Amino acid sequence: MDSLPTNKPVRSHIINMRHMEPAERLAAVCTAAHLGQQEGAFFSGEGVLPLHIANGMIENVIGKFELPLGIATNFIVNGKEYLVPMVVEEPSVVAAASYMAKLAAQGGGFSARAEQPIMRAQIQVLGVTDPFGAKQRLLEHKESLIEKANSRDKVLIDLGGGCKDVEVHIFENSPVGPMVVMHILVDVRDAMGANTVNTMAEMLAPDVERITGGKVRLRILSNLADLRIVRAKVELEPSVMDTKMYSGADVCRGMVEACALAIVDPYRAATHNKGIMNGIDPVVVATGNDWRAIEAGAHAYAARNGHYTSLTRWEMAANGKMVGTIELPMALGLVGGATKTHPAAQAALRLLKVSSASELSEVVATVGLAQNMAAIRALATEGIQRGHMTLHARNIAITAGASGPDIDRIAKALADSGDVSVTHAKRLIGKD
Ligand SMILES: CC(C)(COP(=O)([O-])OP(=O)([O-])OC[C@H]1O[C@@H](n2cnc3c(N)ncnc32)[C@H](O)[C@@H]1OP(=O)([O-])[O-])[C@@H](O)C(=O)NCCC(=O)NCCSC(=O)C[C@@](C)(O)CC(=O)[O-]
Ligand SMILES: NC(=O)C1=CN([C@@H]2O[C@H](COP(=O)(O)OP(=O)(O)OC[C@H]3O[C@@H](n4cnc5c(N)ncnc54)[C@H](OP(=O)(O)O)[C@@H]3O)[C@@H](O)[C@H]2O)C=CC1
Repeated sequence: MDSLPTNKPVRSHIINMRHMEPAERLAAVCTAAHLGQQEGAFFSGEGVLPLHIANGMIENVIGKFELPLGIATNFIVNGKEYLVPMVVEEPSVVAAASYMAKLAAQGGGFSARAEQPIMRAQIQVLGVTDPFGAKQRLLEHKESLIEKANSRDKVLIDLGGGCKDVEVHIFENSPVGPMVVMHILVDVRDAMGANTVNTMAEMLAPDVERITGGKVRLRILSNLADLRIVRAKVELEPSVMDTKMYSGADVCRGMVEACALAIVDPYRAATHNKGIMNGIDPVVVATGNDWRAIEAGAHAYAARNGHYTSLTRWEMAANGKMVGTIELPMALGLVGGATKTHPAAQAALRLLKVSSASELSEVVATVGLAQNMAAIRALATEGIQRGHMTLHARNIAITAGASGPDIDRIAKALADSGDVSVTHAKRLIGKD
């Protein structure tokens, strides 16, 4: 791989990007991000993931499954510009993120901050006759437990990470009787951290049994990474949201009202949060991270107070600006898992030019916020179908049998007619 300076600023706005051919776009992205030819080849070349590497990643491999990789433009987070790689099968997601980032850039972009990368692992202890006594004994042994947890992963300790604390939770009335659950809180630095904390939890189990007098059963991380929270924010003058049909003030009011429904109603919150994950998952996938872990953490966090609710808030501030915020756990790595083994994931990280897992989390949360902004802006005004179906029309044209230049021609005719359906597309192609 080319050795690349990560400190050269990226230009996140690429003029006319949407009208380019994929090869032209790739060249423009590489120029804007100062990536070499070899790096670019990891995004588009044949055999980007060689079969022998794929075969080393999971079991019973017979091939590879490809998805489109698009680049969201215009992102500014904490004053730094980013071109954001997104791997996703759904149309309008990349366009929507790019559009909202473009609007946000008028006010200086987004701000974001990740907390320390602390993960939890749980050690479940059963058969303890005195759970409260056991809790106290475990806490009395806190220092030696932490020391033992940190005795193995020298690399992590040298990086400033490692086990930092111990918590003990008691469930007096579980279906199988009283239960003591010890948590270890581990700073995993630039790893997602699952394997790291699982190893520590398994190592501590015999000590926990000796101290509590109980039987250890599960030893595994929690995906509710509630100490590894990331927050992102955007503040906008309402006039930024002006459209041909609606005043910015009206759009903002509609967005605040749309968010209010997601706050109070789990039926709406599920869809609202799905829209947020439309932005988050594609970046998580592109960087080789574990999107199931991110999904599990996000939804568990959304339900943490016993009521499933929105991961974002949209409000009007006293100064007249609209303020959008997002808060959720974000267990991402720059090392570990597939981040280092998948060549395209490595290239994606180099395109992003993030220097820590925390910085990656800040960008990913921001894309989630931007995606939510796009969805509720559309929903609160003209509705989702015009923008979404116009872009989905190319999929429909392909499904109906169009190929080559016919795809765009049929897609445009579908979008212009307002009837974006396979039946209509087949009629236009002359197949019906
Ligand atoms: C789709 C848009 C952006 C069109 O919006 P528009 O007003 O037609 O866009 P435009 O033609 O004026 O372009 C504005 C900017 O959008 C971007 N853009 C626009 N088109 C493209 C394109 N072809 N390729 C690349 N970028 C594109 C691009 O940045 C462009 O700036 P420019 O390049 O001109 O300087 C808008 O209608 C939108 O944001 N809609 C929302 C779409 C959305 O949320 N999609 C997610 C899928 S739906 C879903 O699954 C979730 C949901 C909705 O259920 C969640 C929920 O309920 O909360
Ligand atoms: N419930 C879940 O979410 C579960 C997820 N997983 C999977 O676990 C994987 C992620 O585990 P993870 O622990 O991140 O991966 P790894 O074990 O692959 O990597 C972590 C290790 O990398 C080394 N390392 C090198 N540089 C750094 C650095 N800068 N910061 C931190 N560590 C560094 C550390 O030690 P050293 O060099 O000594 O190895 C560390 O222990 C994913 O594939 C995920 O899918 C697994 C089980 C459950």
